[in-house]
Amino acid sequence: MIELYNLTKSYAAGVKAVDDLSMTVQNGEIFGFLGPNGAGKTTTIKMITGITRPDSGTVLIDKIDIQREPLRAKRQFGYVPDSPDMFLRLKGLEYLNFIGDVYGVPADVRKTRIRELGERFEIYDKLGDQMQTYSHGMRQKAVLIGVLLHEPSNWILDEPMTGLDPKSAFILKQMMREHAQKGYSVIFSTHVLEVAEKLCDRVGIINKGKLVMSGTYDEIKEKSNDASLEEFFLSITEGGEPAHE
Ligand SMILES: Nc1ncnc2c1ncn2[C@@H]1O[C@H](COP(=O)(O)OP(=O)(O)OP(=O)(O)O)[C@@H](O)[C@H]1O
Repeated sequence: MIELYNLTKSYAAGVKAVDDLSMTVQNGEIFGFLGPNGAGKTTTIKMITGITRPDSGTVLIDKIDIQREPLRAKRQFGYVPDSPDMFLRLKGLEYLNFIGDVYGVPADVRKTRIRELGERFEIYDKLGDQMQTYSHGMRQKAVLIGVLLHEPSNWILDEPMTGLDPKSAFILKQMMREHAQKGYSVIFSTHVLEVAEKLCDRVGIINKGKLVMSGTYDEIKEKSNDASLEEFFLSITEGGEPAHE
């Protein structure tokens, strides 16, 4: 479970990238975090993960405060950033072993999981290559496998579908569903409203740093006189265009 209370962050004086944002991602649910470009999604996600310090507000991951007990809190989640371009000089397998070491995943468990996940994402036979030779989607898959290695209870994914081919995106969506069904939580940001509509138990819509709506798709339909998520999104984000990936 991920709880956000009154999160606020300004990069420049007087301009709030995130403004008094409170929301909860419950256990057992997939939560879609939507908003137009520059709305504050990545800033919020970086505050959840402890990368960016909020000016005020609190984040609890499984009831652990990310600012007070960052190491304990960080064990409770796996995070896929919006850009998977890191550790590019390492080979895929070296990267995964490094992540396995950081999280203390035993060697035999690690080997099995790398094989299972590598085969599921069809990248296993490329893990001996340097990551700088990978395409964006392959880097995305390597980072995803790294995140899933220590089986975190909360998944935090910033635009995870970007760059994945349809089959890999399908597999990831299946895995997100399986994870939520086990009683764990998933939050992911996306611009693709169709994905959010089909996959999420609840969505939150952020605009200009403020959470303007959160609820199930049925609740949204009720509030918007049966409008589609796209129509509703456009109406409450003042015509901001949802991007198509
Ligand atoms: N490091 C930074 N320094 C200054 N301003 C920043 C920084 N990062 C983000 N911002 C600003 O904060 C606001 C929110 O940006 P953020 O990246 O959180 O939006 P987003 O919803 O993730 O956007 P996108 O959908 O385009 O990825 C924007 O106005 C952006 O210009």
